[in-house]
Amino acid sequence: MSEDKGVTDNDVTIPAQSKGAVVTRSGSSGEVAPGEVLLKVSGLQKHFPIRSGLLKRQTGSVKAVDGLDFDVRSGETLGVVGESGCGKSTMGRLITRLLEPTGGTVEFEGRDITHLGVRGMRPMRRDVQMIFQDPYSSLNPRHTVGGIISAPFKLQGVEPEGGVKKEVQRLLEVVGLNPEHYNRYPHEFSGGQRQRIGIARALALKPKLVVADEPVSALDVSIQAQVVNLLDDLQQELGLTYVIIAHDLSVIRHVSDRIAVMYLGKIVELADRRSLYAAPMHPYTKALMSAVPVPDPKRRGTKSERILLKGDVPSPISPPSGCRFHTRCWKATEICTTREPVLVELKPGQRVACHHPENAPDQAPGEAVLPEARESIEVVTIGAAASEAVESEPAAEAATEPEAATEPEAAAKSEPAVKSEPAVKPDPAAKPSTGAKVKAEAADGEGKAGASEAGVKDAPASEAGSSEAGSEGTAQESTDK
Ligand SMILES: Nc1ncnc2c1ncn2[C@@H]1O[C@H](COP(=O)(O)OP(=O)(O)OP(=O)(O)O)[C@@H](O)[C@H]1O
Repeated sequence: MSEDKGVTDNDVTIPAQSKGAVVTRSGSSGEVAPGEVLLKVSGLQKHFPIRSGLLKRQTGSVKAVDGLDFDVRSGETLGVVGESGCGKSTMGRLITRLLEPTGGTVEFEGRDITHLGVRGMRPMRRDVQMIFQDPYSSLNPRHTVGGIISAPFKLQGVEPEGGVKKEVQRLLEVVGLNPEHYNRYPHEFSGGQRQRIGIARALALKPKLVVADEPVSALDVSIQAQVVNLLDDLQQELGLTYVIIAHDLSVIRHVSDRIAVMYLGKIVELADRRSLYAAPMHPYTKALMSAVPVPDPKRRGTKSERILLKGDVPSPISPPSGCRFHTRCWKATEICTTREPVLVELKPGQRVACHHPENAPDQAPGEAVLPEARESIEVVTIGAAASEAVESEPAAEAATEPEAATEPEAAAKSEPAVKSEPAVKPDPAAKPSTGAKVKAEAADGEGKAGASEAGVKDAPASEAGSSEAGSEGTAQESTDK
């Protein structure tokens, strides 16, 4: 994760790994040094078939993921952001091989895992784990916490030194839960604590890559920071590599080293965090960014502009021709409607797929903006008063990114720039102030909050999803989502 996330005394304490708890691996093909490519994705596609009629003939397909190219380097956090339905979760499930890709390749540690079968994937499951969005449905309510966290050991036939129970209790401690709660059931825990259980399960086999799909979006805002901090601490402690999927730009900003912005199944911009926030190049990224709270307290009193994209995201069943964003882009010209822009590096470390990027030379100069493009957005100026609603943005964030956002950025309260983007939340980057709370929750471990029986759904498949069985169980296609 990014370098601004220093650990304070108040943060959750992570005990040193016990010497006896080493899980021997035999799965992967080779060790990857920090900074080297751990995961390589090329031309990745997932088209869900649409079937209709008596014979269930395929009549079309949902192009959920439609040609992704990116790398994930060992030790980094790649944040993936985009509106609802742009294919983030599908991408996460493809790279963890919970879904079978329609096209393209996925390489892990230099080994092509795109079409590995169940047996072939078994060793890889130790190295690649997933944390799911909903801590209420991703834990089997009939299993104790001990049973849930020890499942990966059983599925993989791994016997940690000192025994499974001891290792599970150590993991509970690592994620800030009371090891004595081994025999409790998920409903006895709060949402944040359940997500910690999910994290402990994902970490059981000491994975190299953890894909977290909206790990905090189902949690109360006050708990989000604690879980983000925990993920951060665990990364430093265990040298993990993360792909974190979120629609909340505040979360993405805090956790990511690099960020991929997705729109309708494609990556439209891929850049390191600083470059992206300082000078977004894709108009879509710019629109998303304009909804981010101003991190610099000095600039909060100033007026800022928010770009409101009109209209809905087009259907992934028949995405627009050319650039998929052209139907909502205020810069669209003729070429955007016919020719798909390629993701190219226009600045070191910043790749963008756009004919008319922001903060960079025009890639198709001399074209006239389409008349309808002018109508595609509304720019709202937000005054000084509104910006006060972002007081919860931590000063720490501002201190680390003084140069962030050259474009006017907007503040809270008014309508979000993109319909699916939630109203501004307090930034979970508030590490120093939340550390104490993390400790409190960890020490408490009682889990009284929130979790009623009714809220717990039976979802054994998704529970096992981070383990081997679940991955196989969830790797089914359906068109009824
Ligand atoms: N099993 C499925 N069968 C058919 N269509 C699917 C299936 N899973 C996802 N889709 C479709 O693929 C598209 C991308 O979905 P996905 O869940 O990956 O998006 P997302 O960006 O993660 O959105 P969200 O943030 O709402 O989860 C959506 O249009 C969705 O309806």
